[in-house]
Amino acid sequence: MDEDVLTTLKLLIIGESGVGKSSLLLRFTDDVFDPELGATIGVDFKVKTLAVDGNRTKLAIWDTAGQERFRTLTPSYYRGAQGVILVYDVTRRETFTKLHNWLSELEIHCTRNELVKMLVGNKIDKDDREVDRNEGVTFARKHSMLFIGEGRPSPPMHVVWVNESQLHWDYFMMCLFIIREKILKVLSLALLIHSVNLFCDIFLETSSLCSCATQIIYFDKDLPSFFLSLSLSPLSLSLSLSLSLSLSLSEASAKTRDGVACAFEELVEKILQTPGLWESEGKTRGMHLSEQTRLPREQSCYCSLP
Ligand SMILES: Nc1nc2c(ncn2[C@@H]2O[C@H](COP(=O)(O)OP(=O)(O)OP(=O)(O)O)[C@@H](O)[C@H]2O)c(=O)[nH]1
Repeated sequence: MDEDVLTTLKLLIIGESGVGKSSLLLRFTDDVFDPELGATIGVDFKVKTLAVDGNRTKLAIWDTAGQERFRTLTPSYYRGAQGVILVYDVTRRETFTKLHNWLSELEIHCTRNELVKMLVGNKIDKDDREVDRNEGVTFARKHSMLFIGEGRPSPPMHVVWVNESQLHWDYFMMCLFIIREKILKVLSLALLIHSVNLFCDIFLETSSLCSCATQIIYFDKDLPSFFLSLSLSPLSLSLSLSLSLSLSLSEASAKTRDGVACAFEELVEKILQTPGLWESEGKTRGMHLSEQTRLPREQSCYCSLP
């Protein structure tokens, strides 16, 4: 791996034939658009290095064929992917209605259940739109799935986020429940293995962790998401919690460039924010992200969920 590259990520682009998967990839990697681009045979592959929040990330992007006859070639390419771009053509409704099939394909073939998904409605430069933006938003919302990842924390801070539409106390309570479970586990281990002094230390650390977790939860109406920050103690309790919306929407045009780079960048940013989804030798997992380092909403291509 290059010295200054944080990690290498595997991304997939899937969707019906002709929606513009290869064109989006070509636009993103080479800033080129070919109106006569031929259909992909099997799978195509490109590498690009991208800097996100100052972290250089190498992307291995697999462009799969949308045509039915090449589908049998593709399942093995799903293996190990951390992110997927699910493309439909806003001027062809059937490419939108068939998104369900692509989600099923993902479920069948993907080896990771924490996969980060980005929905892209392509060809917004064309006048004959058949799928409006709200339908895309609704689909993304409906298929947003929460996940809970568990792994080693990257001290001192994890930031996890939940989409506004999923802001329910249930999730909050679930977070607290998991934190409590983890604390009890640590305490019982401490009781069994270590001295009373260490037990006291751990008890103090865990109680400060709890109060910290509840104190810094906030919800900003101006942001599409809210952040739940957990300050992890220097003792590095084995606690890692992440809740994330795993399907977002972006509309784009490979022809005019609109929204293309943004879709890839947001996807990579979300993968890097997800602890346990990527690894780097000699570096901590997950990425520190404060509110200040997040893109302001105007620069973000996320759909604004009303
Ligand atoms: N107007 C317009 N045309 C586009 C856009 N993106 C792709 N196209 C055209 O749509 C056609 C299909 O694009 P591809 O990129 O080959 O589509 P694909 O999804 O890779 O197709 P398969 O390889 O068969 O799966 C090509 O003629 C492209 O030039 C876009 O944003 N706007």
